[in-house]
Amino acid sequence: MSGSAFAGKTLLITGGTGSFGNTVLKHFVGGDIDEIRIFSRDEKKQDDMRHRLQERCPELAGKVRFHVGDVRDDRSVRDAMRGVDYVFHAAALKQVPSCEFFPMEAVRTNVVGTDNVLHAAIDEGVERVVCLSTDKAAYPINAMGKSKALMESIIYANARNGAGRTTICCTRYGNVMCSRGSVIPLFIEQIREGRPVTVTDPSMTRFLMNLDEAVDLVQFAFEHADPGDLFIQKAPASTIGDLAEAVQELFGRTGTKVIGTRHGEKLYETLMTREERLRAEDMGGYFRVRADSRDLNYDKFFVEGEVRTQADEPYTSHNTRRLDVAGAVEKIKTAEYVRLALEGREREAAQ
Ligand SMILES: O=c1ccn([C@@H]2O[C@H](COP(=O)(O)OP(=O)(O)O[C@H]3O[C@H](CO)[C@@H](O)[C@H](O)[C@H]3O)[C@@H](O)[C@H]2O)c(=O)[nH]1
Repeated sequence: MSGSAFAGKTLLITGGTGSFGNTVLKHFVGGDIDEIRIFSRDEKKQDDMRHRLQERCPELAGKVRFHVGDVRDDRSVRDAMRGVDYVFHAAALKQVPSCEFFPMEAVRTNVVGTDNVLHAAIDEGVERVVCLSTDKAAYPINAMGKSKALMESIIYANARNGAGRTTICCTRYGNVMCSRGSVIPLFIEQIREGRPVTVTDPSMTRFLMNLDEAVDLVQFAFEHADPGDLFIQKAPASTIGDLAEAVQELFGRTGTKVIGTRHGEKLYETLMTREERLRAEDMGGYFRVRADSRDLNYDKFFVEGEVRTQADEPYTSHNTRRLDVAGAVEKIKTAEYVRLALEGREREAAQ
């Protein structure tokens, strides 16, 4: 009997104690994978994760190993990389407002950290590395997005400049509903406390995806990637006004208070730029944007025909499929956190 691509393999997840790492664990730990290695800074979160695992599936807990370290620290990354076959690189600073106040912290984790992870993976002969990026890296206006855009450049340069046997690719996400520090859990908490929900700008739009879809995107990239590919999931979007309505429809009405845009926020997000869209391949539920594999001698590549630089439209949360309030209700109910919260059990969610 042949197993999956993960049979007998070791997977390292950087930033592994976050919502993404917990969801990967849920998807993979029961399968034929040999070891899942969780790499992160926070020993307390690792300890909590270890205890949850021992409670829920003691027979599988031995498959999960924990490494305390920081992607900023090359040595700790190299120590954790030994014997690894695959890497999901999720470690990041990702809060827009805090990165705006501390941009060098974003550079250290998102840029230098990614460089450390990729070089360690290449040196160790890791087979595949899937990196997680964000829509905020496309036409970036804030420090978080700019640092992630630079991270993407480092990914493509490493993939292009010869990563040996290592295939490096990238995925770009919209907003992952109910990830740590995001707006839906905040709205729920405000409603529970009887306070109005705080809306920045009701007409802002965001792509919405749940954590299982985030893991599916990474798995799709893992299965289909050629070096330097970028994968994007087609996703619906909602206005924040409608999202606030949808959360209140499920959890009760406490009113809405408009607080205005925070530092570094955009009215809408772009998952694929005009320039990328010109090169994109439609793969059903996903787009693949192939790396530009030319070298710097451009004139030798141009043979004939029209020179086009960009598609007519980027792919944005303003022009993708728009959910109305009812659609947003259905969508947010697909998030485990929301389902648990409806039963008053949100503390049990894999946050
Ligand atoms: O009190 C609040 C806080 C936020 N928002 C709005 O809600 C939306 C979503 O906000 P939030 O959940 O904080 O997400 P973003 O700031 O859009 O960034 C998220 O989405 C990114 C991907 O796009 C991730 O990388 C980030 O980690 C994640 O915080 C935005 O339009 C905010 O303006 C409000 O209306 N009221």
